[in-house]
Amino acid sequence: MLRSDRAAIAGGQRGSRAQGDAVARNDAAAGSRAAIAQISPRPDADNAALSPAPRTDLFENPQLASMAARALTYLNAGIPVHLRGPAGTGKTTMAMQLAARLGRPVVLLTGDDGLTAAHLVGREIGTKSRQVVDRYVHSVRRVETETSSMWCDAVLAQAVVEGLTFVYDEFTRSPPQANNPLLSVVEERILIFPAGSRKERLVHAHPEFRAILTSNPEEYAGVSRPQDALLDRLITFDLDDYDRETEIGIVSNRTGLAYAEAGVIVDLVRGVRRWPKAHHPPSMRSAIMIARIVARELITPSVDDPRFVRLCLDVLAAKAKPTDRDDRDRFAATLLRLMNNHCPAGAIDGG
Ligand SMILES: Nc1ncnc2c1ncn2[C@@H]1O[C@H](COP(=O)(O)OP(=O)(O)OP(=O)(O)O)[C@@H](O)[C@H]1O
Repeated sequence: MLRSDRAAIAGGQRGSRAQGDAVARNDAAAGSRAAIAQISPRPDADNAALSPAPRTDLFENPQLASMAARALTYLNAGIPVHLRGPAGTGKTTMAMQLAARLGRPVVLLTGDDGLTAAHLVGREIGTKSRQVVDRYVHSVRRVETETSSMWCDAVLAQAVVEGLTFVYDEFTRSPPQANNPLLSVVEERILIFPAGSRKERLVHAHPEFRAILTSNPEEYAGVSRPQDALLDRLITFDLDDYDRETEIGIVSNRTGLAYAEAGVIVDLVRGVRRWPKAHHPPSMRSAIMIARIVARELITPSVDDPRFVRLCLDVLAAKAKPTDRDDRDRFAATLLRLMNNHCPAGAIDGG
């Protein structure tokens, strides 16, 4: 193959700017004139890899440090790690922090019910045609057309080939069949491409390829049950049982609120979380939200500050998703009772 052919084809495969350019050559030896043109390729941007630096502004205590150290040990051994927990428990933060500490570029995918295996593995992005017009004999015109497909790797394939860290956030939002390519990757470290799609049908993962997955087992809409076969191949950490001190540390770290004030808010949110009728138990994110406004507006987190009571009702009342008026009133009364318990008058300002 001539160099100009190779250049045109390589450009086409990566969806580069060379697409659509016509490359002409004179083949003097054969006495023919050939034109090589690429027809109708669809430009496709490369999947951008991130290079996150480990964050130094995150809260860490022995519980979080131990979890992170164990997760890194397993990842370094090539075993994928799965962080599971309800919304707002810090799954994405920890996934990105682990990825940053692995020190490799990161590609990120967020699960979605519209995802297919192609979003992980790749897809055909067009066709490439090569036309040879032969006019060796003046009166005879021979045209040969050869068409082949062009392929573009998606995030999982890119990570497997280049040895990147693949972070798959909320992977259970994708239909199970979309996640099938992961099975052979996490077990045998082999990625299999659809037949006839790509030059190499089977790729062995680069030694530095790593995978970190997150999921929320409590999401009730648009979530698939993860396949047992996939779960079996991951080491799962449950992030739903942070102890009180860890939650207070994170809330205080995120908002700048003093430990004691953050403690009052965390206790209230944990109290509401345990309330059996809370259909959507408030997460640590609710505590961060309340604490952020308390810090910004200089509100006293106690039941004798009407602004605090109003703020807590606004942030937390909808979490119970009451079905009727009666329920809603009862929940407001429960919230006030919890506030009296956890945020009593004078608890903060030493009054
Ligand atoms: N170690 C930490 N130190 C400081 N802040 C943290 C820490 N872990 C989590 N957070 C904060 O807690 C909040 C929730 O974290 P995150 O978004 O990672 O949760 P999540 O479980 O991925 O939530 P969702 O499922 O809703 O996406 C964020 O504001 C995040 O910055």
